[in-house]
Amino acid sequence: MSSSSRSSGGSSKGGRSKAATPPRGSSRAKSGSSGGAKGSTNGKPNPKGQSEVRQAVSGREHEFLGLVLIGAGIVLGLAMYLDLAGPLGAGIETSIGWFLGVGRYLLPIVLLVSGGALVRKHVSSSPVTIALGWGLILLSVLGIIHIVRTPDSLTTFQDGDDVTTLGEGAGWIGALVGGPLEALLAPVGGIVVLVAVLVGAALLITQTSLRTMAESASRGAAAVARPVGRATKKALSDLSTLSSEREDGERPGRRRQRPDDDRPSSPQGVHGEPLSPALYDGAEDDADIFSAPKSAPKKRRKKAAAAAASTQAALPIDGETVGEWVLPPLGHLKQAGQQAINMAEIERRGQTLQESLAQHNVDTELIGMTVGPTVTRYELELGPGVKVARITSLQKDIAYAMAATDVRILAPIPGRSAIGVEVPNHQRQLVALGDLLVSPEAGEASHPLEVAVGKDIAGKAVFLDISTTPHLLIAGATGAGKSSGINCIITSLLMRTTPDQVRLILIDPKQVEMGQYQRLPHLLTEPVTNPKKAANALGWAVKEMEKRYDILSAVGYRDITGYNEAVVKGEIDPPPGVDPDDTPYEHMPYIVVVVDELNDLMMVAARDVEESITRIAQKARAVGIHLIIATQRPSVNVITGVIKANVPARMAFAVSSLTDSRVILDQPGAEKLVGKGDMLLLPGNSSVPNRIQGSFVGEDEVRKVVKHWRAQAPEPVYTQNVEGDEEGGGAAGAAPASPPAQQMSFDGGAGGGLDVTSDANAFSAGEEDEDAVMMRQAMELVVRSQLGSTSMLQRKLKVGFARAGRIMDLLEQRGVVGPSEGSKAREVLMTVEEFELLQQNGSV
Ligand SMILES: Nc1ncnc2c1ncn2[C@@H]1O[C@H](COP(=O)(O)OP(=O)(O)OP(=O)(O)O)[C@@H](O)[C@H]1O
Repeated sequence: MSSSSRSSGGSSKGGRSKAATPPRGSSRAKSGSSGGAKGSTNGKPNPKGQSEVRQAVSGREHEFLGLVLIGAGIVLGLAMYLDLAGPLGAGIETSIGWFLGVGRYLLPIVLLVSGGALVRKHVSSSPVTIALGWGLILLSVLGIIHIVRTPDSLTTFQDGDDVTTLGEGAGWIGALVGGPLEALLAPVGGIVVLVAVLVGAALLITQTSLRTMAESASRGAAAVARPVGRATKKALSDLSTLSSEREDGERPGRRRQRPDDDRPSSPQGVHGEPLSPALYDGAEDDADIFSAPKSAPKKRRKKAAAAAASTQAALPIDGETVGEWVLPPLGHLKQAGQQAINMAEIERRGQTLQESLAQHNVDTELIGMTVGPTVTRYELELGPGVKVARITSLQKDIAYAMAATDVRILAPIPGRSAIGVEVPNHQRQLVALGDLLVSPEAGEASHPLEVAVGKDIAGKAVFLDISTTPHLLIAGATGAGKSSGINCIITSLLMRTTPDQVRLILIDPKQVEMGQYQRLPHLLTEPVTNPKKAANALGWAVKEMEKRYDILSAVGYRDITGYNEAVVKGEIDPPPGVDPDDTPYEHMPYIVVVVDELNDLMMVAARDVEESITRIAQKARAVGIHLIIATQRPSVNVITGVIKANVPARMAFAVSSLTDSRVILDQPGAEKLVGKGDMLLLPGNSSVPNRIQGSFVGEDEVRKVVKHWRAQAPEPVYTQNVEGDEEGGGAAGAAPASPPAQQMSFDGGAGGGLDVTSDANAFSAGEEDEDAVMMRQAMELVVRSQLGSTSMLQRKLKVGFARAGRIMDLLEQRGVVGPSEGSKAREVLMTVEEFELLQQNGSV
C-alpha cells in the first residue's frame, strides 16, 4: 500500500519518471523559488519572509491542513448536532443543508476523520487524492440518499416547498447527482452506479486493492456476525427449549436437574466435574486463551479435526488457524505507515546534483528520481560524447556538493541507458516489519520460507524465498543492522509459519541476541550459546540431512516438497520389507539454522564448522535444511572460499572498507552503505545487488509474538542431543555423544525415527514399563480431549514426533483412534465413558 504510493510519490520507471522528474525549466523555477532559502533574491517584495514561512511549514503541511479540517469539523458539529455555534453557525448549517440535505450531518465527521488522519500522517495518498476521494464519496452518498428518499426528485426544482424537500432529502447536490441518474437508469441502475463510484473513491483514499478491501470487509462482517449469530442461536435454542418444555411435561424437571445428573451428556465429566484431563499439567493454565482442547466434545465419533477447528475458531484473536496452530495476529507488530517526504527538498537536491556536474563540465539531464526509505536515486542521462567514467571519477565531488557522507554511483543502472546516483536522504524512513507483512507483496508470498527483508529503493516490499536462496550469508560492520535483520527474518517466519512447517536451530555465540526466542515451539533445541555445542548442532544438522536423504531415496522422492505432498495425500509407498504401520512416514518440516556470528564458531572449531557448513550448503536444499549465517568480520579467515562458493546469497550491510565489500559481495558497494539496516542483497541468482532498507522489529513486538507461540505450547519439546555436549566434538560425521538412533532422529515430525533400516518398534523390552505408562497417558489424553493429534501427544508427553507417531499407531491398533488422515488429526473412536469402564475393569 505504502510502497505504491511512495513510488508514485517519488518515481519509478516510465510513468514515474514523467511524474516525478520536473522538466528542466520547471525544476529550475522551483529551485529558484526555494533558492530564496539560500538568501538569493529576485527583487520581489519580501521574498525572505515568504521563504522563512515556507521553510517553517515545509514538510508539515499535512499537520496544518489537518488542524484546519478538525477546527471546521468541530464548529460544524456544534452547529448541527448541538445548535451551539450561534447565528453564524446556524446560517452555515442552513446553507450547507440546501446543498447537502441530510448529508450535512456527515460533514463534521468526514472533516474530523480526514483532519485526524492528516495530523497523524496516517494517509497513504496525497491531499489532492484524498480530497477527490472524499468528494466522490460525498457525491455518491448524496445521490443515493436522493434516489432513496426523494423519488420525485426532478419535480422538486419547480415549486417553492421543494426547497424544504431537498433540505430533508439530499440537497441540491444530491438532486443534481441522483436525479439525472435515476431518470436515465431507473432507481436501481442509479444506485448501482453510485455504489461503484463509492467503492472506487474508497479505494482511492485507502490505496488498497479491491481484494484487500473485500477481505477486510468480510473480516469485519464476520466479527459482527459471530456474536450476532451466537445470540440468535441462543435465542432460538431458548425458544425451542421453552416450546419443548411446554410440549413435554417431564422435561423441565429433567433439565433443571441436569447439573446433578449422573449421566454426562454435556462437556462436563462424570459426577459433574469439569473435564480437565488428569494428565494435563498446570502449565495448561498458562495457555489461557490458547488451551483450546480443555473441554471435551459431547458426541462420540465427532471428528477431532472439526473439534480442533471449532475450538480454535472461538479463540478471541485474529491470527489465521493453520492445522492445530493459530498464527500470531498482525496486530502484534507495529506499522510505521506512510511517512512524509519533502519532495521540494528532494527536487532541489536533484537540481544541485545536475548543476554541480555541469560545473565540472559534465553535461547531464536529470530524467528521474526514485525516493526510497533511506536513499534517493537520481537518474541522469549523459549528454552526447560524455564518458560514464567521468561521473564515477567525480564521486567525492558529488558527495561534497550534495552535503552527503558518501554517494553510491551505478554506472550505468543495470539494463538502462542512465546513470544512477544514490544519495542518502536527510530524513530516513523507518521500515517496520509490520508494514511489510501487510503489503501486497506479502499476499503474493506463498512459500513458508519467504521472509520479509525490507523495502527496495522504489518503496516496494522485498521478500526473500530462503527455499530457493537456498542459504544466506549476512555480513556487515558492528552496528550495521545484522542482528535486527536476523530478528526480522525469524519474526517473519514466526508470523507466517507454524512449528509443523518450519523448525529452527538458533546459534548465538554472542549470547544476547537470541535469548528472547527461548521456549518457542519452533525450536529444535534451546538457543545454543556455547561455540563448541554450536559446532555439534551443525554436525547434527548434517546427520539429519543424511537421514532425510535416506528416507527420500527409500520411498523414491527427489525432494521434500514432493515427499510432503505425498504424505498429505497418503501416497507414500514404503520400500519392500517395511511395514507402513510400523513406520509412520511423517511430514518433514523445513529446518532453518541461524548462526549469529560465524567468527566465534570459526575460532573454536574452524575445521568442523567449515566442513558442516559446506556439506549442508552443498546438499541440504533438497531436504529442506537451510542456513543463515551472519558475521561482523567479513575476512577471508571467516568467510572462507569454500563457504563462499557454497552459500550464493549474500546480504551485505555497511562495512568499513572496499576489501570487506569484495569479500562479501565480490564487488564494491557495501562500503557506501549508510548503516542501520541499509543493505545490498544478492539473492543468489544474480550478480546485481539490490539496495534495500532492511526492516526493523522492536523487542516488545518480538516478545508478543513469542508469547503467543509459548501460550500454545507451554512446555517446549526439544529434540535431544542436537547440541551434544562440549566434549562431543562437532564434526559433521561424528555423532555428538553417540545417542541412540531413536534420540538422534529429528523429533519434529520430519520422519525422525523413520530410519527405515532401524527397528521400527518403539517399545523395546527394556522400555516396556515406561511405555505402558506412556500408552495409558496417551490414551487418556486422546480420549478426554477427543483429539487424535500426534503433535498434541508430542507436546503433552514430551516425546519426539516419531515416538508420538508410533504411540498413535498403537492407539489405532487398539481401536482408540481411526486411521491417519494426512496432516489432519485422527478421528477418536472411544468415548470417555468407555475409557473409564476400561479403567474400572483394569484393562487400561
Ligand atoms: N532496519 C533498521 N532500521 C532502523 N534502525 C536499525 C535497523 N537495523 C538496525 N538499526 C539500528 O542500529 C542498531 C544496531 O543494529 P544491530 O544490533 O542489528 O547491529 P549489528 O550489526 O547486529 O551489530 P553487532 O554486530 O554489534 O551486534 C539498532 O539498535 C538499531 O537502533
